[in-house]
Amino acid sequence: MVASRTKRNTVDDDPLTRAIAPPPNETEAEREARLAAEQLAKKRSDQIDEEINQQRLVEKREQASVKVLLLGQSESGKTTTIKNFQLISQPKAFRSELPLWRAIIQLNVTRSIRIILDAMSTAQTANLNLTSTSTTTPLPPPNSDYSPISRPSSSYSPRQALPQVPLLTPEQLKLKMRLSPLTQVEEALMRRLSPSSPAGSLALLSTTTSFPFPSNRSKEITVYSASGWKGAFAKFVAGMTRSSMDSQDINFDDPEDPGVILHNCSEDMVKLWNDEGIRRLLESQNLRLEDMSGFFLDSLERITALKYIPTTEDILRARLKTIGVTEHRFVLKAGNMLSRDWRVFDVGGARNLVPAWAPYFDDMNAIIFLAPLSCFDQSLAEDYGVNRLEDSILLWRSIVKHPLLQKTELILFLNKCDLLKAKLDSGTQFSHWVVSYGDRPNTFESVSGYMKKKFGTIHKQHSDKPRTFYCHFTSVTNAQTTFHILENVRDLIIRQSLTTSHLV
Ligand SMILES: Nc1nc2c(ncn2[C@@H]2O[C@H](COP(=O)(O)OP(=O)(O)OP(=O)(O)O)[C@@H](O)[C@H]2O)c(=O)[nH]1
Ligand SMILES: [Mg+2]
Repeated sequence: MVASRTKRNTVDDDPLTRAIAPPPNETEAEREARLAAEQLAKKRSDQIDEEINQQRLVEKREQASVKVLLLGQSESGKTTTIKNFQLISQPKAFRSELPLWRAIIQLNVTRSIRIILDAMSTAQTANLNLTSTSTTTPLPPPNSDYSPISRPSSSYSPRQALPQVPLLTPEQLKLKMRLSPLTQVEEALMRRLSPSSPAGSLALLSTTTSFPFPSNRSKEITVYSASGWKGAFAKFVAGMTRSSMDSQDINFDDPEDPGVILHNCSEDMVKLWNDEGIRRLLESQNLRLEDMSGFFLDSLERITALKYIPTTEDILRARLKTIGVTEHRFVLKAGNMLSRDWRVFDVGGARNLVPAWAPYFDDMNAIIFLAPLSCFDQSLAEDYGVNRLEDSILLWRSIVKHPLLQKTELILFLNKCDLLKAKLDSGTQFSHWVVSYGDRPNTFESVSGYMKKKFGTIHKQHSDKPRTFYCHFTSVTNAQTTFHILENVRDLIIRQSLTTSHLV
């Protein structure tokens, strides 16, 4: 009895051992083939184990990574903030995109010129209706109310005081004709920047801000996915061989380079932009190019130089609209702590997008909300009846009171302070647009303090529980000042993430 039980437990009787045992009477060739197959299977199995381990590591890193979401209306400065993050953590990668930004800046220039040429055409059309005696004619009325916040639109409307449309001089008409090839340059640049794959493509979008007339001239290029189009453009510039670039990849001698035509048109562009009559014409159509994103007309000679290479500031000032959500990864180190992976999400801003952003709210360590202060006298591109500052305030309120964000750190960037200061210094009255401002001084210190209080009050009133109000006055096109602010933000977010994970 005992003996038979012992026999059943021997290795030879084990069914698994029997199943994997070599067949009886195996030839030498069969043995070799079997061993080779077993080796291959083991290699494959080890590979799978390695992949699973890697996947676990990635998941662990993802969980340990710091997640930040940038929010704010269109043109508030979200993508520019991302560029600053890149400058801090990957300065080489930032510089490697020079050829790309050179093309975007050239596109920004051609867009500004096209807006002027279109304004001249509008004036020509308007003046065709002239009576034989008059020399000027009023513009057709705007098709939407440009309502200032807190003020009934009837009480103050800058359009009521619009000057008449001046007649174009023969010299201006000649300039217009000579600059017309720039429209083709713009199209060539668009083609150059648009990779063929639809998923990562740039597209024309009929939106803009800073002026109230929806028209052709407001077309703006848009990027759907940063990685896709950047890679495709890099391959184009670098002769389809590499996916990264640097300034040496700019072929200054390429006759097809739009830079050559821009250089040849430079003198005429400078003349056009400096022409007082043209400035009056733009004013008569309520066009303030200087307030528009991607404005480079004050640096035309430098930017149209044949060997032009963008500076850091140029890149920060370049405008490329975002659509959808783009994730950027950085490695940042705070003090003497270990480096952490950061996942920073940049979203395309537009009206009523909070529900579309909400799926990203869960799990964020912090939200950086950008509110541009300088836009107090502008209306939204997507709705000309809505004041941009008012929209920012409402957006801030809906973020502060959002149920999914009650435990998330909210960091407010009151942005475009440089433009706000310039606007107030040039005499634009804040109280004309924000009635509640009353007769306080029209100075940067007073206006910015007032707005900080307004945003702070909303933060206090609409948070479920008391939480700290983090607020910075920023000009994110200034890399130096933004560097220090982002360092501060980085330390705050790291501290907060350690606290919530109970590590401190
Ligand atoms: N002068 C100045 N310009 C700024 C500032 N912040 C952003 N800009 C410019 O404003 C324009 C719009 O900035 P973006 O960063 O593209 O804005 P965004 O929030 O990403 O806009 P969307 O992609 O449309 O959602 C760019 O041309 C920037 O250079 C600032 O503080 N000062
Ligand atoms: Mg953007």
